[in-house]
Amino acid sequence: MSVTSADFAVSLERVRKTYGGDQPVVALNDVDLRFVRGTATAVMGPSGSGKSTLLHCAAGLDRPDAGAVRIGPTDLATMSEKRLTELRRSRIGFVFQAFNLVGALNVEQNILLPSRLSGQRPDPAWVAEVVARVGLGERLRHRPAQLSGGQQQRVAIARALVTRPEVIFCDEPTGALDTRTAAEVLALLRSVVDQAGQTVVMVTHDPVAASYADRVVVLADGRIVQDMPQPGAERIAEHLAHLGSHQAAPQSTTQAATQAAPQSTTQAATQSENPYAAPYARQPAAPRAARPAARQEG
Ligand SMILES: Nc1ncnc2c1ncn2[C@@H]1O[C@H](COP(=O)(O)OP(=O)(O)OP(=O)(O)O)[C@@H](O)[C@H]1O
Repeated sequence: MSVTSADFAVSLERVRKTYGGDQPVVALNDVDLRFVRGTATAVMGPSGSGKSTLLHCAAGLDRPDAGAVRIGPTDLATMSEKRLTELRRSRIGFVFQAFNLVGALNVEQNILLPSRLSGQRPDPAWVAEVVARVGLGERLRHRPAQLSGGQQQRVAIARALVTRPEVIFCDEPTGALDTRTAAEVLALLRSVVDQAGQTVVMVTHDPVAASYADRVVVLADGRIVQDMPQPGAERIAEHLAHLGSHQAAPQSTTQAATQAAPQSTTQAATQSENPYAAPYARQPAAPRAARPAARQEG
């Protein structure tokens, strides 16, 4: 069966983004990329290859210098900032490494925040289903600081789901989690795709996290250099290693497993003080302390 433009949740056509200054950097170099509805795609590549810029342009957080970005059929270039903000709130979900929960609000209030911001009254049955799906029914009155990192990320995923967005963009969603918790969060994102038919686009440095996706796209110097259907963690790691000894080599999962301990809940809670409005502005690069170790393939 052939794929038509109606099957694309997000499309980038010849997208170019240059950061100015005396020595301009071409962060995205005429990138063509389409994300099919109901699939998960991992975006990988060395540090500085353009992953975050791609995510920000695709999600309407940043405007490209040239080319077109569409969410479904909607061309983002034609939209005013106000309409773009509305689109982000109603049609896009965000999940970030640092969770970006509002510390002063409890779990339920955090989950309902995007709907409140966009003036919608979410269907209570759907909210209950989302809460059950992420397994937070017992925690609705807790504040983020009273939750573990994995629980906080599940709140962020529930918050992203509640408006039934067309696409969920994730930036290193497991970067602050230990291996086991990361696996749970990835399984949850997988179920969001398999059971709810959502589209997930996830930037990650971790081949194991990427192996949960249906497709892995690799960037280098602002261009797509690999586009692989379901490659598996080992093949992903091989491709990344090949990307060039002259570039900062990505961590192997084995290295990662023996490195920095996962962030404590306290650290995570401190990060979570960011208002949910934060995703609407470009974020500074967050620390990438811990990566999940290799999942047993079988
Ligand atoms: N606001 C900015 N001003 C100037 N240059 C920028 C800006 N943001 C990104 N860049 C540059 O654009 C290029 C791509 O950056 P980007 O953050 O998209 O890479 P990345 O692959 O996400 O990197 P990392 O994995 O380290 O987060 C880099 O060379 C970076 O230095």
